[in-house]
Order: sequence, then structure tokens, then C-alpha cells
Amino acid sequence: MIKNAVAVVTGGASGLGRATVERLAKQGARVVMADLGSSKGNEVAKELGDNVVFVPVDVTSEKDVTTALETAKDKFGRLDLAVNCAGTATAVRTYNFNKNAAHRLDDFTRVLMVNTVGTFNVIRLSAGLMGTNEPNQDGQRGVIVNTASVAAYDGQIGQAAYSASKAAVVGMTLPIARDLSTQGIRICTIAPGLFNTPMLAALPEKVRTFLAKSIPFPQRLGEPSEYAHLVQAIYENPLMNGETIRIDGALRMQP
Ligand SMILES: NC(=O)C1=CN([C@@H]2O[C@H](COP(=O)(O)OP(=O)(O)OC[C@H]3O[C@@H](n4cnc5c(N)ncnc54)[C@H](O)[C@@H]3O)[C@@H](O)[C@H]2O)C=CC1
Ligand SMILES: C[C@]12CCC(=O)C=C1CC[C@@H]1[C@@H]2[C@@H](O)C[C@@]2(C)[C@H]1CC[C@]2(O)C(=O)C=O
Repeated sequence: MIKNAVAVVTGGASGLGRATVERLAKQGARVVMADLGSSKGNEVAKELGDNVVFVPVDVTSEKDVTTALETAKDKFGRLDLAVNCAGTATAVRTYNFNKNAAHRLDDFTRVLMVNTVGTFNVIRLSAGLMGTNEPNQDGQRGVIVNTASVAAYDGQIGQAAYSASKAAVVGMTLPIARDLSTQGIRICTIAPGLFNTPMLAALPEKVRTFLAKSIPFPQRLGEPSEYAHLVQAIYENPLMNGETIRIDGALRMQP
């Protein structure tokens, strides 16, 4: 049960992460919201009350993530759930033949650093803290939930970096489940389709309507609360482990 659990949610100040923090806090969990110092983390944490603490974190930094985990331990006594929502996207073709310009290598690296390396950084450090928990009657010590994307499977034009970064998250899920099984730590990845968050709000209305029309059913963008619902379901179902779950209204993205 999520009540009284202690969670860390990266990217928790916006979109899917924020909805997750809200849902967990409403259900009686205590949450460390980890997001960039430049995010709205402080404001959002104040809105959500005493069971939510904001810690400025860049997920690619060992020091920052360690500070967030120490906050979970010092303030709430333990860590039961880590949710990786921090992420960034880009839309650049591999080669722009009109401008004779190749995809910048540092753009590719930046997306991989945040989405892939940042996710792994949080997983490896969270696992250490969860490993110190007393196991429950099933032998479980903790749960980790990652966020990939349907772009891991059907990436669109301009999505080489983003799709590669998310496919890596899908790829690491099973081996990590195997690595952490000895300590009773489960890990699953969610692959969202198209969700109504600031990441998509940046696209023109016409593009968003076009994208939503490509979803078989329901033919609309997903609500962040629907993602948060799945995080809770994964936490509460002891047999879910090592798997990536699409939540996408049967969407298969076109080129
Ligand atoms: N919105 C959508 O349709 C979809 C989103 N996703 C993924 O879901 C996750 C959440 O996305 P949204 O909520 O839509 O985006 P968002 O842009 O609303 O939220 C992302 C959050 O991550 C934070 N962040 C970015 N870089 C960070 C870093 N280095 N360290 C710590 N925090 C960092 C941002 O400050 C922001 O608060 C991302 O991983 C995204 O790739 C996947 C599929 C679909
Ligand atoms: C590539 C997309 C769609 C077309 C466009 O005009 C701009 C884009 C940049 C952001 C991309 C867009 C689409 O591919 C869906 C994703 C990949 C979006 C970033 C997050 C996104 O919603 C996702 O992860 C979907 O699974």
C-alpha cells in the first residue's frame, strides 16, 4: 500500500512527475520532489503541504541525487519508491540536407545524459538506500519506476537522440530487475504515449491536435493523473517486475 510509503520523484515539479507527487501525497505517502533548481519545485512543494519536500537536483549529478536520498532518510526515515520522470526532448534530424548541417553531437549527448545516464544514476543510488530497508513479508525492500516513451519503439523523424535515450531505459529494465532481485527490489518502466504536459504544450496547437488524432482510443492526449495511477499500480502489485508497460491508447506513432 502506498500510504506511509516514502518516495523520491525526479522531474517532480512538472507534468507526469508533478501528477505523481500529487497522487502519492494525497494517498498518504511522503515524497521528496527532486527537480532542477530552476524548476517550480519550491512553489509546488508549498502547495502540496508538509509531506512533500523539494530538493534541487540535476539527475546527472551523483552529489545532487545523494543529497535527495539523504533527505528522504533524514526527514522520512527510509526510501520505498523511486520514480524517474526527469527528462528532456529534442527534435533534430540526423542530417539537415537543406542546410548541409549534421545533428550536433552535444545535443545528442545532452539528451542521453539526462534521460539515460540520469535515470541510471538515480536507480543505482536509490537501490543502495532501499537495500538497507527491512524486507516486508514478501521479501520486498523497494520499487523503482522509470519513464521511457513509445518513442523507444516507434521514434518519429527528428527523434534519434530521444528514441535512443528511451530505448536504453527499456533495455536496462530487465537486467536491473535481475541485478536487484537478491535484495527484493523491483523495477518497471512505463512507456507513455502522448500526454498533456508542458513538454507537449510547447508544440503548436495544430501539431498537438494532429498527434491526438493519431491515437486509436481514447482519441485525446493522456492526462498526467492517468500516468500517476499506473505508478501506484506498479508499486502495489508485487508481481510486476522487469517489464515495460505502454500507456498509450494503442498509439503506434507514424514516421
Ligand atoms: N509528455 C509526453 O507526452 C511524454 C513524456 N515522456 C517522458 O515523461 C517524462 C516526464 O515528461 P513531462 O512531464 O511530459 O515533461 P515536463 O517537461 O513537464 O517535465 C520534465 C521535468 O524534468 C525536469 N528535468 C529536466 N532535466 C532534468 C535534470 N537534468 N535533472 C532533474 N530534473 C530535470 C524538468 O525541470 C521538468 O520539471 C520525461 O522523461 C519524458 O521524456 C514520455 C512519453 C510521452
Ligand atoms: C517529434 C514531435 C512531433 C512532431 C513535432 O512537431 C515535434 C515533436 C517534438 C517533441 C516530440 C514529438 C513526438 O514525437 C512525441 C514526443 C517524442 C515529443 C516529445 C515527447 C513525446 O511526446 C513522446 O515521448 C511520445 O512518446
